[in-house]
Amino acid sequence: MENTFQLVRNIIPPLSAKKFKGQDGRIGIVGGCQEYTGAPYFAAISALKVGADLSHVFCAREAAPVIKSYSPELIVHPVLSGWRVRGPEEVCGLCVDRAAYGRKQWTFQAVTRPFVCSGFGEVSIEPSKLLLSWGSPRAALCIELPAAQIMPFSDSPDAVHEVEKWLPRLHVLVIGPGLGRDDTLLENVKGILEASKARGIPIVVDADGLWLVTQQPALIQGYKNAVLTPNHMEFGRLHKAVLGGPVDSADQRATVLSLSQALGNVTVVRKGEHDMISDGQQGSALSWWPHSVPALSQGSVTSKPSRSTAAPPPPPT
Ligand SMILES: NC(=O)C1=CN([C@@H]2O[C@H](COP(=O)(O)OP(=O)(O)OC[C@H]3O[C@@H](n4cnc5c(N)ncnc54)[C@H](O)[C@@H]3O)[C@@H](O)[C@H]2O)[C@@H](O)CC1
Ligand SMILES: Nc1ncnc2c1ncn2[C@@H]1O[C@H](COP(=O)(O)OP(=O)(O)OP(=O)(O)O)[C@@H](O)[C@H]1O
Repeated sequence: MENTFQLVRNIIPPLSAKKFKGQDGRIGIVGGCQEYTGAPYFAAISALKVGADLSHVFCAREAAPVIKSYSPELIVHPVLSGWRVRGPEEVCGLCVDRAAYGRKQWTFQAVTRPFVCSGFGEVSIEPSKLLLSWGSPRAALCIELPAAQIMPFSDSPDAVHEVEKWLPRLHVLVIGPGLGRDDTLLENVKGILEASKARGIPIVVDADGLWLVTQQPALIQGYKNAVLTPNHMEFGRLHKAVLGGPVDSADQRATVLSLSQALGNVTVVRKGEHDMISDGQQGSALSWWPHSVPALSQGSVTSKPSRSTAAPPPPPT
């Protein structure tokens, strides 16, 4: 137990009057959808609790208000999905494209009877109505479409770009907690993963991020700045996808070592009764948490300590 506390102490940076906010870790979490908001929250908040300074969550639009309400400490970007609008009967066609997300400005074209309007302006989407307004503040035109059907969609064309512009400011990205398995949304995440790799950013892949990697192991193959944190089921699926067979339960450590090697020395942290970690060179078994405390047994929580222990240190700020 004393060893466990010492291990945790070692990864928490000491406070110093010389440091400014951000130097001890700027973390990005890519996760959170309509169904799952807890997992990205735990990943983001546990990063702060073990010493990181800033935690950003990049999530689906519907998850953002929920995650924000859990903690004012988190910076939440609702960028992984958007809205599609079908107008009421008197509107023959309506097309709304986000032009500059941060300013809430959209380009749109509404073909209504008896007129056609198009422009660049403010679009406010409420549960039962869509409000379009444009023009100068003095002569603004506004149409309200109370019967518009507003549906969430996951093929946000801007998602990769929206996350990519934050990448230079982040030290590490955690991909997957509570993402869900929507194919189109995972396609966005694939783009984010590739953009992060191109910049050499350390990546921790967990939960549905592992689902994506299991479908396409080449995405992570040979990227040594990656740490995968599979639980029992996720490890089994990944093992089958990469090594083509079931896990040999007689020698668990060897399976972690060989999976890491087969992935080109990507670090694998296999979670379970004893967490096992390998970088393809060597493997070891660890017991992170006191086993009598199940509340701590959250893979999403493990994601952050994984960064500090297994991923390379953050670049100097
Ligand atoms: N609070 C949240 O927002 C959470 C969201 N999550 C999301 O929930 C969705 C489904 O995740 P699941 O974890 O159910 O994934 P899976 O659909 O892979 O199911 C895993 C199954 O394996 C079982 N299992 C786990 N450990 C096992 C062990 N050692 N031996 C035998 N069986 C074992 C579990 O009971 C579960 O039925 C994902 O989209 C994920 O992102 C989960 O990560 C849990 C937390
Ligand atoms: N059988 C077990 N006995 C004791 N501790 C365990 C056991 N299984 C898991 N743990 C602990 O829980 C941690 C998370 O593992 P778990 O299998 O719950 O991952 P997970 O499913 O990804 O978690 P979550 O879905 O909650 O994010 C492990 O790192 C380990 O510390």
